[in-house]
Amino acid sequence: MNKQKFSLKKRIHSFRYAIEGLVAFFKEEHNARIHLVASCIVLSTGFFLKISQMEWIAILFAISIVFITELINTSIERVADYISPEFHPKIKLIKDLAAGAVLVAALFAILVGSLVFIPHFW
Ligand SMILES: Nc1ncnc2c1ncn2[C@@H]1O[C@H](COP(=O)(O)OP(=O)(O)OP(=O)(O)O)[C@@H](O)[C@H]1O
Repeated sequence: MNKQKFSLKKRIHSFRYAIEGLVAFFKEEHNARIHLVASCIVLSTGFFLKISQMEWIAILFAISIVFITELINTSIERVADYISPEFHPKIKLIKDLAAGAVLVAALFAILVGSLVFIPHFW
């Protein structure tokens, strides 16, 4: 357990570091920009079709889960590259597992998007 006294200043710094992480993510990662563009298209479609509150919850959950897995995947890739810049079969498995998480999230998002939007076009 962390026995340090609560410090509001430290909490604000932690928040700032998290924002710096997000800025680096969108600046440096091509996948992040692809997710951002896809999210903007999905959000605009949601507004255009006037989807319900429950549909918004499903869409926002799907978008968030894709960004969260991509952020964790990027973080794992960076650690892996730092530890082992050369090819290593264990690093391959670690990176492939992390990429698998993003794939599951993306498939989930496609499923949610289809379930929400397709009925609006009927
Ligand atoms: N050091 C390594 N050792 C073994 N295999 C690796 C290594 N680096 C990458 N790989 C393999 O190449 C794949 C792609 O790795 P990379 O880090 O380029 O991911 P990416 O998703 O293409 O990243 P980016 O975010 O740069 O597009 C990994 O999933 C893994 O199979």
